[in-house]
Amino acid sequence: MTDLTSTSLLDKVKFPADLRRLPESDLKAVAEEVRRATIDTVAVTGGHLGSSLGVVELTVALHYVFDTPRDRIIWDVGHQAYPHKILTGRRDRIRTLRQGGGLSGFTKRAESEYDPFGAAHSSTSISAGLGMAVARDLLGTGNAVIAVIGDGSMSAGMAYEAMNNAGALQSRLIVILNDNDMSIAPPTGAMSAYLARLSSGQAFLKLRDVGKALAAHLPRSVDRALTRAVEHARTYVTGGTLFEELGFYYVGPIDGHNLDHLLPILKNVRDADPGGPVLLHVVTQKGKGYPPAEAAADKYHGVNKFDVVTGAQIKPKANAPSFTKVFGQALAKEGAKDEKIVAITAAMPSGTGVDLFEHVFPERTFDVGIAEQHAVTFAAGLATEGLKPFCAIYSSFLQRGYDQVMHDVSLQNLPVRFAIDRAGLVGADGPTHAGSFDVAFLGVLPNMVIMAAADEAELVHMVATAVAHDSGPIALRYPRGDGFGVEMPEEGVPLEIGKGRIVRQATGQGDKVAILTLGARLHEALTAADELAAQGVSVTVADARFAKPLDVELLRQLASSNQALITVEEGSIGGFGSFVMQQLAEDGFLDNGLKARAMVLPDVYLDHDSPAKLYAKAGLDAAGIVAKVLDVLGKTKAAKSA
Ligand SMILES: Cc1ncc(C[n+]2csc(CCOP(=O)(O)OP(=O)(O)O)c2C)c(N)n1
Ligand SMILES: CC(=O)[C@@H](O)[C@H](O)COP(=O)(O)O
Ligand SMILES: [Mg+2]
Repeated sequence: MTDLTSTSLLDKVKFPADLRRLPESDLKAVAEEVRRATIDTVAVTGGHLGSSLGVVELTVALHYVFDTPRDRIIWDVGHQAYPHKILTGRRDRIRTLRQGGGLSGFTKRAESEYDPFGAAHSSTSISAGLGMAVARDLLGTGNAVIAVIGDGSMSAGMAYEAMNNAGALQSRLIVILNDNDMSIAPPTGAMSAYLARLSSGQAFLKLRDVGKALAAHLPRSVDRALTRAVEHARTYVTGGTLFEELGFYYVGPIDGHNLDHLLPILKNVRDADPGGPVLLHVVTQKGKGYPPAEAAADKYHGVNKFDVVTGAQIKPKANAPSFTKVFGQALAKEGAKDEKIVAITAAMPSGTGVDLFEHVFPERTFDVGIAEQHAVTFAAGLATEGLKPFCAIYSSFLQRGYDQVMHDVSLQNLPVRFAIDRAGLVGADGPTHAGSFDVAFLGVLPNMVIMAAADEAELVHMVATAVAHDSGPIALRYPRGDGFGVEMPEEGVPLEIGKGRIVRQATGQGDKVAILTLGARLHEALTAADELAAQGVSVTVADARFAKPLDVELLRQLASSNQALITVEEGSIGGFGSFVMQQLAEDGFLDNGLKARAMVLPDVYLDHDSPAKLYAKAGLDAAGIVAKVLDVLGKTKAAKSA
């Protein structure tokens, strides 16, 4: 473990300007210290280690060659930006990474002027970079713009939309393709095969070749056809034909860990003006410089705290299986009974549990890469032919394919099953990854059925329900993390669509209140009911199970037999609670004195912290529910004075 108080080269570097004052001969040592600091940090914070280790040299070289923050560096996804943060004034806070009140685990504009663009959802960097490059040209500011994008992130359509536009505009934009031949899992798709050919077929370009190729590039004034002929000839040497065809000047592949190559080539790229965008293809190793990461199948993409010496991760004790694991196992079980079931993931096989299905049914499993839009419509195509596609996409990443859900699935009423993991607040990944909006954005779509699992047993039944529901689209949502340790069913039993359940019927005297939960807030509501009973409030707790269609009969039963009806959900405004309030209004209950409240996430982006702290902050834990009920009943003052 590095003693951060030791005098070192890194102690002389608070900002990139300090780095640029060092001789180039010091940079390899600086890189090693940055690598060490990154390892020591993530060992105590957990987080994205592998990708950060893979860009240590690239980060040092970029901040050395370019005049940051005037020159803009945009990190795609931003999960690899820990070295960047260490070198840009945040080394003193780096061990607050992903902790409540601490540094974000991704780049974030509000956090630093060295973060020109926020990230965390992949493949946005080229679009944002092009916007900054065009603004630079219109404003005449003259700075460089560099977008660093990984090979995995290159599988998303947005990257091509951006390159297509950049090639047409011929803006001076530098795209650095960080090719470590890894996504979260080994990459899939034709692009990764193409990149593998580029970087394996060629000896890394030496400075000479690059210098010659850049210098040989004919000036813009020369006839375009001739230039293209030269470029084509050149790319047979270097091979970047795809990128050249998109209007980029391709340079590479080069060794992304070799500062002797990186520095002169980045200077060349900085100073040359090939008359349009440049794509510099660097080859790196995810997990570089830390043997446990290098040896791991996932290259320590996302890790818990770990022992630096052994690399052994310190996993928090789980008293129940994760929702993800329960989903994957349930789907595999259903898949054994029904060969029409197929599974689709967008580069998140282990994160979604689809890998558990894949172990049994590899030929019925499809990892489409980071391509959620394609994943949804691909699933729609599968459904048109009678298959039963389970499209497993995290709630926040499903946002990327929303029009496809509406236009290709809901409108055509196709039986696509959406397995929505990371629904609700996720914790350390923060607001970019919070699954806050899926009930709201799916609930407004006709034909859509939406379920939310209260616990892991419910999830098993909801998977069976989704298999059985073949008349249109259906979504099942469940939170990140472990279940509640409830008794598990042998088999999943399909639920009646649109029917909720009363979990605890009030029996006591005193004020009568109904709490209707959607999803995993049920357990907090039961705890709150216990506490309220002690304060003379008799609470009926019901689990809606479905956000759409609503169980109107249950709603009417609860509304007519209680003074107040309160909904609780792990979602934003405009979701389940809104649907319920609209129904209660339509039924006249609100006109007739029913007290009704919808407890939802606040209409703000909550910064990262533990899920428990975030839900407490949102008032959606047992204490918050108790406070809300007492407030609605006008008992708050009494409770305080008691
Ligand atoms: C739209 C979207 N889908 C999925 C993810 C999850 N995700 C985060 S990083 C990553 C892999 C990125 O691979 P690559 O760009 O090659 O970066 P590397 O981790 O190899 O450095 C994925 C799939 C995401 N952040 N955004
Ligand atoms: C960087 C990224 O987007 C993913 O690695 C994400 O952090 C995974 O989230 P989980 O840890 O919830 O699987
Ligand atoms: Mg990669």
